[in-house]
Amino acid sequence: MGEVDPAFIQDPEHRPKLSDNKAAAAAAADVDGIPLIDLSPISSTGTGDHDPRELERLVREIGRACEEWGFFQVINHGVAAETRRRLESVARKFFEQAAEEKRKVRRTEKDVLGYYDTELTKNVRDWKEVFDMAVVEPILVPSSPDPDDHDLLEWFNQWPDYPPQFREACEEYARETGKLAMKLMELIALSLGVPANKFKDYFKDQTSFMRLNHYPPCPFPHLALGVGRHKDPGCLTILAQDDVGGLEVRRKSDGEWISVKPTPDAYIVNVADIIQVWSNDRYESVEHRVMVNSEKERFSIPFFFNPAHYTVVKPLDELIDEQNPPKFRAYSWGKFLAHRSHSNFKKQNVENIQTYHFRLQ
Ligand SMILES: O=C(O)CCC(=O)C(=O)O
Ligand SMILES: [Fe+2]
Repeated sequence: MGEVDPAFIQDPEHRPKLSDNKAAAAAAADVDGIPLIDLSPISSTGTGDHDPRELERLVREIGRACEEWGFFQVINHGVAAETRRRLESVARKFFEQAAEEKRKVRRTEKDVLGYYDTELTKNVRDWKEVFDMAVVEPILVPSSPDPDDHDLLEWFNQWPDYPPQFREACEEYARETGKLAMKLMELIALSLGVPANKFKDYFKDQTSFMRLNHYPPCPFPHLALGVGRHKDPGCLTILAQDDVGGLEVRRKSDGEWISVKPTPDAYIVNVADIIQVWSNDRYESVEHRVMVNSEKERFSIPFFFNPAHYTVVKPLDELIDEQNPPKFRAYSWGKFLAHRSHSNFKKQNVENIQTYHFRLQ
């Protein structure tokens, strides 16, 4: 390989710590990781019809994981292993193609969904290529961040010709994972002491999207990241990672980066910024990042569960009183998205819009 492209180089304080000592790596992998939660009490029936004590236990477990980590893994989640396998297989075939084939469905300023390999996180390029798609088509979003502009845009999917099963595999996976996301929102609502269906209406015209990530082997894994440190801005993220590993989560108790050990067929779930605001900081959206590997490629599939564009995000009234004043001012999710999408195509001198900009104290 020739010169390292400086666009990919992280500032020294954000570079990953690579351990070339195998024993140290093994010890790190043994560290107590994010909680593993068994969803079998609800996976076949929804939260309506099952042993109430088991549900109560599950709700407590979810609440504790959200409070202590902001991240957990779920097993027995009700998404068929075959559905996931089919999507993983088409993703692999799609990314194996020559760049010019993939660029036929590339994202543009007008068609913001599709393929691209130039994402910046905090102004540094990520070592990855991705394919984005709407979970429910089209995604409706304000056409500009201007609060007085009420025009809307429709974001449609772009589907590649190859592999031929691509679209079907994506749509099937999106349907299944969408059901899981809704169930998790019900459990999270219960854990906050509000009715299970509290959040349901926000997702009627959801702006959720799904991403296929491919992290190719990287010749300078000590300098670059697959995804730089960030928080997810939406409600909830449900992630499928393969068996390579690389995702790291910032542990709340001490700020250490903890790697998330791949667990076959499990999903990794994280609280994103909107839940932090709804819960008025009871549950925090936690920073995470992805390390790259000099030998192995890695695939992952995040499902970003996001509300309708007209959602006004603010702390839940039920959680606010004199002792607990609101910690965020209300903001429009649609305008937030429009802001992000406007700045997506350029390297900027200023920080992109962030949820913490709406913090009151
Ligand atoms: O690939 C991963 O493990 C995580 C990706 C991620 O955090 C993201 O796309 O927001
Ligand atoms: Fe993320």
